[in-house]
Amino acid sequence: MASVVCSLDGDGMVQIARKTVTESVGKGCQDTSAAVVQLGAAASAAAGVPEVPRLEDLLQQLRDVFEREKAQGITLGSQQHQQQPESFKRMNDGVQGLLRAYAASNSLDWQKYALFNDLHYVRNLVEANDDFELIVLCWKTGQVSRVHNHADSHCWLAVLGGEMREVQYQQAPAPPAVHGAAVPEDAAYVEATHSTEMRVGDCGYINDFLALHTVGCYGPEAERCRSEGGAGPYVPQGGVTLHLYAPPIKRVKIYDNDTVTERIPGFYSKGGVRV
Ligand SMILES: N[C@@H](CS(=O)O)C(=O)O
Ligand SMILES: [Fe+2]
Repeated sequence: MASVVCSLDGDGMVQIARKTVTESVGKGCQDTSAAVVQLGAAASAAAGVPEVPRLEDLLQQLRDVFEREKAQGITLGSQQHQQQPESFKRMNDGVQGLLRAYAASNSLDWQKYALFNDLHYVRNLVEANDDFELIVLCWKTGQVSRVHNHADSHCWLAVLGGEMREVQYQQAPAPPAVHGAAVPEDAAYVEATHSTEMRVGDCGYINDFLALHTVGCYGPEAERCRSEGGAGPYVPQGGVTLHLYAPPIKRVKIYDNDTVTERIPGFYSKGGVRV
């Protein structure tokens, strides 16, 4: 992305110089990160914030969150009335705290799972069990998911690298032009309700009762802001997000061109190995 960013300068020499600075700033951040993490860990422990220095720690602590709820005989699920509100609050606080802490830990062990594709964003499975699946999604700049639901699963997402945007949608009535005409059986209309810019360490939650959404990594502008002082590891290719779905998603609805279709989501890699 550095060359796209720097083409705004209109000067080849400046482009090369800026690229070098960008890369060395990114590297410098990583060189000092161990000290930052140590200081951060001491402060976090004192403040009661979980310490999640490695992906393996994240997985273990996530499993613990789910086990604690199940041990109380609680049914987990995102549909209204499916899970007691107090249980959801505990789980949501726990999961968001862990995802934020991991994303802020400067750990780069997720990079093993960060496979990209030129044509579309890809889903890289870290772990799936009966309760949840943890997936690293990789987005080249310009790649955006279509409007979709989450199949009655809880969906948490945290940004590990780059800058992302989530746009939420609600189902909408048929537009006036369609009134009077026969509406196709698979017709579905949506309208955007709000948009959130997400940076490294930000974490969000969505389920079908709340909204539909798209997520995307947009344009060079986001990368320019990041490379000029934004936080997080340098992700020259776009963005990386970490998603937790509970239970694992089997089938989603895609809302595209005023129609809805169902799709079984697949994986581009599992355990860091291309499938
Ligand atoms: N839910 C999407 C990614 S995102 O756009 O939230 C997926 O799992 O493919
Ligand atoms: Fe999604």
